[in-house]
Amino acid sequence: MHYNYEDDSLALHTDLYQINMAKTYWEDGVHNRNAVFELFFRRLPFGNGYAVFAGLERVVQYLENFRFSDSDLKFLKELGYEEEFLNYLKGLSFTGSVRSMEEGELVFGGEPMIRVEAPLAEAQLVETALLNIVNFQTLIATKACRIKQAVGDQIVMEFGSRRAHEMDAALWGTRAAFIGGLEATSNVRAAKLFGIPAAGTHAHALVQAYRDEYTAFLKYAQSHRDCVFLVDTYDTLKSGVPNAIRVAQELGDKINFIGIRLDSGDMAYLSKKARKMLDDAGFTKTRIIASNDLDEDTIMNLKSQGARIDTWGIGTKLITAYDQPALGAVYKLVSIEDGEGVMQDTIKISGNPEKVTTPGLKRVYRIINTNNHKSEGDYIALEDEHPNEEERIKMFHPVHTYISKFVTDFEARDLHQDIFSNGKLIYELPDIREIQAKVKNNLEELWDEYRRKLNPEDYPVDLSEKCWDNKMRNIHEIKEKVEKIRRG
Ligand SMILES: Nc1ncnc2c1ncn2[C@@H]1O[C@H](COP(=O)(O)OP(=O)(O)OP(=O)(O)O)[C@@H](O)[C@H]1O
Ligand SMILES: O=P(O)(O)OC[C@H]1O[C@H](OP(=O)(O)OP(=O)(O)O)[C@H](O)[C@@H]1O
Ligand SMILES: O=C(O)c1cccnc1
Repeated sequence: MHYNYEDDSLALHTDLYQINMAKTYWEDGVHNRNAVFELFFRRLPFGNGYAVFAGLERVVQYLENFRFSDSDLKFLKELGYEEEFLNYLKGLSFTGSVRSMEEGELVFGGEPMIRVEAPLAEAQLVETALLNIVNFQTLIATKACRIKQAVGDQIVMEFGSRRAHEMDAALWGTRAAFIGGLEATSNVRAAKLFGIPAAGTHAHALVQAYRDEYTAFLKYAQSHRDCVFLVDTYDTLKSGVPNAIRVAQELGDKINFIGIRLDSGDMAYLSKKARKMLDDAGFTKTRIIASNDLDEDTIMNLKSQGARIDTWGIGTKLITAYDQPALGAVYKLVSIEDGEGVMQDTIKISGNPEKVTTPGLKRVYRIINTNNHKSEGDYIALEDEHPNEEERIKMFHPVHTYISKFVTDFEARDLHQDIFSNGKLIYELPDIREIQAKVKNNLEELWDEYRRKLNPEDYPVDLSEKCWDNKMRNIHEIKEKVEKIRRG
């Protein structure tokens, strides 16, 4: 491998501007001021009604190991950074506090998924990596969840590694896909590292290698107990299915004839015909597996045509998030310590009201109706508010404020957990199966209108009155400042 330097740390997995800002903070002596950043997206992906948060495990791994290695510092020196600044970087590790949603939490636009409170330079330097991790994994977990919702109780396998955007994406994308609801993966490394069930059939190459379909199936059956035969290399109904049946009949109990895989053609028609052929031969328990550019739309369509497909293999369209390749999450400064040691809220103004940030330290609560255990919406409140102690809360739309309602009989569930406290990891990372189960349970709390795949209703994500007033105060302060400058 020809690397210019040893690839021994992820600290430079950041944009150059983060290092340049850190240098400014350090030279000005403000690098250790306490700063709070929030990571959130504005719009849900795929036109879905919710997203599935994923990426925390890798964020934890990254922050725990955050250090500039000797080779990082050597390279930065080559880029022209001075010795004293490099000495400062040499001593850095992540000493901040992190609150985050747990993986598998359902998340909506405008809600902080992760909150980083750390010395300004540290919080700044980790932005790019955090966004890189969460943007991708949340996107894939959400896509997987959409696919799983379309499939229902049947099994879905992840087949995408060959089409993923390089190896990291295949590995962590597989993990995210499992969180979103898939049952197994063809990626053996992901299975090994994350404890995901490994599954697979065989490729067309096997049939081509033996140049004869019957021989290929027979050889496979002689070397494996569990057999799924790929039947479309030459002609699915005239050759593939008859050869699979012939081998299964010949080997009898010596193999476990699980079924066949269809990978081309009209899969509604072929699956119905193949089902009849298998049933007529007495193989009524065999399964029909389908793959070939499938996604939630083709799956629903095939189901509506009465396709006799039992198991689904999904590759390209899941692992590449084919119909929406980026989530667009951002990382924004919401509060910073001033020269007197007092925290001051910060805001980013925009002509587009949806893009104006919400200042201050906040918490996100899911407001669960205690009568029906369904969610009334999410409630973003300032850090010092305690919605659970209130009789009723007023929820109103953060942009269209005239849309409002009062909620009583509720339980406000804080969606964040403490992950790091002053650099120390205080959160126990859950097992991946627990995370997957969490998604299922969380979905139970949503009314169907937010869960449907096509044109779901907008889920309410509302600000508390205090949070809203604080935002308005910040906007007016900035407007006054801008007006003063304009007047000279
Ligand atoms: N009955 C069906 N209804 C809707 N979509 C289907 C149906 N059967 C298959 N499809 C989908 O249609 C697309 C067909 O792909 P494509 O046009 O590449 O043909 P193909 O069957 O893969 O042909 P080949 O691999 O032989 O070139 C795939 O995305 C597949 O999932
Ligand atoms: O269609 P996807 O959703 O991306 O699922 C993965 C695809 O990868 C394989 O095809 P490929 O042509 O790479 O190899 P093969 O010879 O095994 O069919 C497999 O047969 C699927 O069609
Ligand atoms: O096991 C399979 O059938 C498989 C694995 C990867 C890609 N396509 C199919």
